[in-house]
Amino acid sequence: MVAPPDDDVLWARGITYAYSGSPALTGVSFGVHEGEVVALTGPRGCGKTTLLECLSGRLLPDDGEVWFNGSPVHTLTQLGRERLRREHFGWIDPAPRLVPELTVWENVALPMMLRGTPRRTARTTAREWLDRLDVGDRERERPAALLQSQRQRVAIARALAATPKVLFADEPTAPLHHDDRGQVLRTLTAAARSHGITVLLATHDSEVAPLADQTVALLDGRRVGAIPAPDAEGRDACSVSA
Ligand SMILES: Nc1ncnc2c1ncn2[C@@H]1O[C@H](COP(=O)(O)OP(=O)(O)OP(=O)(O)O)[C@@H](O)[C@H]1O
Repeated sequence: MVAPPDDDVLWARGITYAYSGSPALTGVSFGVHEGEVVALTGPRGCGKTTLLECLSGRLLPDDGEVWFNGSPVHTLTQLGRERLRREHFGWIDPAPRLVPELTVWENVALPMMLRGTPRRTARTTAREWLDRLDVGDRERERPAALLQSQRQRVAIARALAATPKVLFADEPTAPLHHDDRGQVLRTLTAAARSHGITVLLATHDSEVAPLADQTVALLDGRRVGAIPAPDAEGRDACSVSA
């Protein structure tokens, strides 16, 4: 095992994964600096979700290495990977998964309270994030009373409010109307930047590339190159090694 570069918060080397013998990823490598926004792009079925799952410890790669903050993830036990996800990682699904019995603000506050944040503080933080995602006025309602697009905004608020070290977002704007997507993506990436949250964002959305520090493109489970975004606001390009 070769240790990753010191300044990479997340580092993947030669990630290979197959579902029942059918290859989904083959030898994918890249590194991500702390606080960067990385867009994972490619056509349907190219392996974006599988890559996010391998990087976040949800799946164990068949081959290759994943490192987080200089420590190997791929050698952790299932319990160790669950703890890592709970304490340091966030996840946004293409469709919102909220707890139906809880109100909107309770859904957002829950991960914070599970980590020991007092209820009152968690509620205040939840409200702030719901306001940022333009669903603050629905905070006392239950998810069933909201539109699917509003529920997705709540799910995004929940992921950001917990200020994870790394946020994995799988098609986070999928349930939104086209007109809303750009605004939610800008809110998500700006909020992540202001809180130093590293974001890996799988998407078909062409609006993501200009908001990302780096685009990593996949085709049939392999990397086909990365398109560095124009350096904006003094940001450095993401380090990527094939
Ligand atoms: N649970 C599974 N069982 C079997 N094959 C799977 C499973 N999940 C994904 N695959 C296959 O693995 C390949 C990569 O799928 P993956 O979902 O990672 O791609 P994707 O780029 O995220 O696609 P999409 O844009 O449609 O979400 C595809 O061929 C897919 O059919």
